[in-house]
Amino acid sequence: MKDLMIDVENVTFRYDRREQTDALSSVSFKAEKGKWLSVIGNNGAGKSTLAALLIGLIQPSQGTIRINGVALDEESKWTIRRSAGIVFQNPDNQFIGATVQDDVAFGLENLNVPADQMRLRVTEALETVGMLNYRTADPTQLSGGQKQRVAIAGVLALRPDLLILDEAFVMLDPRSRRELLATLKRLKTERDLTILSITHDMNEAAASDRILVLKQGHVARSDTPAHIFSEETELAAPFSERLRRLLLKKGRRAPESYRTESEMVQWLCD
Ligand SMILES: Nc1ncnc2c1ncn2[C@@H]1O[C@H](COP(=O)(O)OP(=O)(O)OP(=O)(O)O)[C@@H](O)[C@H]1O
Repeated sequence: MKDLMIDVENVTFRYDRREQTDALSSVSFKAEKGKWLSVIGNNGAGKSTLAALLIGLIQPSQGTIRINGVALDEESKWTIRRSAGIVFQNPDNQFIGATVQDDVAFGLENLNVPADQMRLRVTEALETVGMLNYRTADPTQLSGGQKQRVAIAGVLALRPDLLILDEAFVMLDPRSRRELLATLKRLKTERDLTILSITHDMNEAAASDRILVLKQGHVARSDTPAHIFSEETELAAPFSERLRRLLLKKGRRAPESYRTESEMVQWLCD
């Protein structure tokens, strides 16, 4: 088995002791280095709670979390955060700099990265998310999708080993979303970057390496997209699976099992 980037064992978390139910209950899963893991589940399933736990913003009531082999605790979280970045759904809460480039540079200043290295990394990160032309703009004046891209650049500039995205693409238009997903996939391979992406977008989940399905604070399933989408009929299926089911329903020829979008195109062309 490849090295693990995330190893979560029996994690339970409750926001308030007075509450009756746990936000997460006995959650266990692993993510290998250099893989893309999507976390899906209905509203309130515990996805954002899981993201907050993984970065040490909150501490589990029970269980252990290991990031890159290091047990996460009050002390180690600061070291872990040097190599693990998180982007939240609402980028407004994440801006600190007066210009886009200042904002992206902020995390690097905290890490004492030399000035010339810093300029290089800021340029590279802004280019990656397609926002280099806005480097001197005021971040508060950007559109929602542009703000999300700058927030992603801020984390990419830190060159993390682990990137956690909590609905970080929701404000992007479909084309920007596709482009950014493709770019991150490339970085995943080039830098052995591990990505954990919380998403409601089934097409995005379908393109990841593995999917974790959370249901009311429990892990309902952890498997490949192929297994999950061909077996879990309750889930909103990605486009390629909906098309496959529709063809079967109409009595047309269709693949016997789930195909990704590109595999479906290939199948239709053959
Ligand atoms: N700050 C908080 N204080 C108390 N309870 C909370 C808090 N944040 C979340 N919860 C509760 O914890 C549970 C899990 O919430 P969480 O936000 O992790 O779900 P989610 O899967 O991210 O949902 P969504 O898809 O709506 O973002 C829910 O029952 C929610 O009401």
